[in-house]
Amino acid sequence: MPILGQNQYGKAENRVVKITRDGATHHIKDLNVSVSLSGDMDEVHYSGSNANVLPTDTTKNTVYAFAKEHGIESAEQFGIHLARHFVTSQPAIHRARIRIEEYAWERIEHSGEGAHSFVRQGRETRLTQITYDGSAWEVVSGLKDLVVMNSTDSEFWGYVKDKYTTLPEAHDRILATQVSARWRFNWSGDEQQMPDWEKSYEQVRKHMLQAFAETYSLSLQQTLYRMGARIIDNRSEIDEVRFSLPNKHHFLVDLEPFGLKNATADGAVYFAADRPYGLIEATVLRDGREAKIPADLTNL
Ligand SMILES: O=c1[nH]c(=O)c2[nH]c(=O)[nH]c2[nH]1
Repeated sequence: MPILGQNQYGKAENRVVKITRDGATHHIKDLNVSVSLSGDMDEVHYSGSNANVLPTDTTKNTVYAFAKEHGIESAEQFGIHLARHFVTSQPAIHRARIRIEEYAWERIEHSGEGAHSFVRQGRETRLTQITYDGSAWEVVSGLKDLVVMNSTDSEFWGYVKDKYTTLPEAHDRILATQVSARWRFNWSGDEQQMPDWEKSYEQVRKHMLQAFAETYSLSLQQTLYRMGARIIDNRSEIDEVRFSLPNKHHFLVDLEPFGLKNATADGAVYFAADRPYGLIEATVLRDGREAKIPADLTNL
């Protein structure tokens, strides 16, 4: 009979976001936690007996419950706590390996109320496309992978409900997106009128982030429009902005079965889903100008 070799199991990539509320100042811990356990697991492989198997689903629940019950001080402290729990509470488990990736966030500086707006560290990718046919110039610049989050001041309710609608109305939710944007300059090709491209980029980025942070959002669509409008209103060199904004859903984890209240108002633990995602796309245009940026940004 062939012999079973090294084996391990668990739930990989539990995306856990913990918001801590200190009045109007919020703090984020954003982790990707993978649990891998090993021990007396011969039987499940040889005969199919699950008598020693703590379900991977339970390891996932433990990650979320620990985030709420004990908080996340650091990835190391959180990982140590989890590893100790699995090995000391389950006689059949002799080894636990907890791997954690942590995504770093910094605050968006703005002049509005509250401190609940964040931009993910690691700079976005800046883009540009120049087209010249011997007479006309077109300069379209942009960015992708600028990840932002508001941990409050976002609602979504009052929408159409048909027989397939199950979404609960939200009066305080996380709003997070990975911004992809393109903006078209109205530069005619006159060397004397050339925009300061570096300054323009920094200012567009700043207006975009500040509009995101300062908008009390009733939908991602509304936030998108405000971000675009802020650019059009403040940057005369730009006539058109197009956005493609994935709605990076954060679902409140149900911790009731473990006797834990997980309510937004007290700072909560969320499951950060990667797919599917809502995808909100629109152009914001200077009045009287023509829209030229294609609808599908991947074609640019
Ligand atoms: O901001 C949102 N816009 C939507 O169109 C939408 N649809 C949905 O299910 N959630 C959301 N959120």
